[in-house]
Amino acid sequence: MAVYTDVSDEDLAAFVALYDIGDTLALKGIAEGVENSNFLLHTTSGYFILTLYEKRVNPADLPFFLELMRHLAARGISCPQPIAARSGAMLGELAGRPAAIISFLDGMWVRRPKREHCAELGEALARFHLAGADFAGQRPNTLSVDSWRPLLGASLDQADTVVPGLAAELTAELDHLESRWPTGLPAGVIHADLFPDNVFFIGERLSGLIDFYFACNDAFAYDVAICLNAWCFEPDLSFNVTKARALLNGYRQVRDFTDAEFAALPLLARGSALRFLLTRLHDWLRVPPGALVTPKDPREYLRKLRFHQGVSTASDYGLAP
Ligand SMILES: Nc1ncnc2c1ncn2[C@@H]1O[C@H](COP(=O)(O)OP(=O)(O)OP(=O)(O)O)[C@@H](O)[C@H]1O
Ligand SMILES: N[C@@H](CCO)C(=O)O
Repeated sequence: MAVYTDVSDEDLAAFVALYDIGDTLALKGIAEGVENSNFLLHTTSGYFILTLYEKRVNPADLPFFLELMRHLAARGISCPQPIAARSGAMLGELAGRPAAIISFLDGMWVRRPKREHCAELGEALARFHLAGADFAGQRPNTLSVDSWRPLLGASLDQADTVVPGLAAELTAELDHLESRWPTGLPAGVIHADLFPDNVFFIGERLSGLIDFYFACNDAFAYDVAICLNAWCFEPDLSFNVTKARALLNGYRQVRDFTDAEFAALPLLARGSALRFLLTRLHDWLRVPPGALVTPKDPREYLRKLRFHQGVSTASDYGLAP
């Protein structure tokens, strides 16, 4: 359960009083997520999500994320909306953290995505990429290839306690990726964390996207690679080609996927696997005392990384250009 910061009743009442959302009836910590503290806020006006932004969020980036949510909704992408306080501010401070109230999005995330979900996801991802085209905000991907060596460095001396030989294996992988990382691919605003728990469905229909707190400017195909990793592996960590095809075909119904993007997919999938492996490893080794959080297992992403190391072209995934 991701609640790193507790909120006192007095502080909550003072915070909610800044908004036109009625009086608080209940506040419940949300039993999901690892990055920020999230609460379900029930007031006399309805349900909202209260988020306190934690360790990995740079407060200077928050206007980018919140403005992006507004921009996307204005272009027909279903996503939560920041609620402005009476002052007009979308951001405040609560319990010493930057904090925001956003609208509640109906739907559930799918624990075992099927081919149909992957197809819907591919379409929604492409729509998201197109909708971001005229977004004025800019934010570099602070978790791309340049950040991976320092991130690994912070866990290098303990990595072998998680998997023997991991420090050397990841150092070699990083050498490989740093010298080959593709540049010049079609780029724009990407979500960068579109895992199943950030995509809501009502039945088999996708009802909306959440959690834009890693969104940034980067290659669109990197976002596709993140989704291939997050959606197209089975619980036994075998790669499901049918789901991957459905995802890519769904995407291509909305936005062209160039030959260069197709050719770069295996490398981008390796990089994406390493990125999530490294953040998971970092957090696995540093669970804050007292935090209510279940850290995610870095070994899952080591298995995915090793799978991609055995792939040389996207056709080896069973995908066609
Ligand atoms: N706007 C919303 N409407 C409904 N539920 C929400 C909303 N935002 C968040 N949630 C719920 O809170 C959970 C955690 O939210 P979120 O994914 O934003 O947290 P996080 O800590 O950033 O997680 P992650 O580990 O995915 O980065 C979601 O899985 C969902 O159940
Ligand atoms: N989606 C990420 C956690 C949120 O950053 C992961 O599964 O590692």
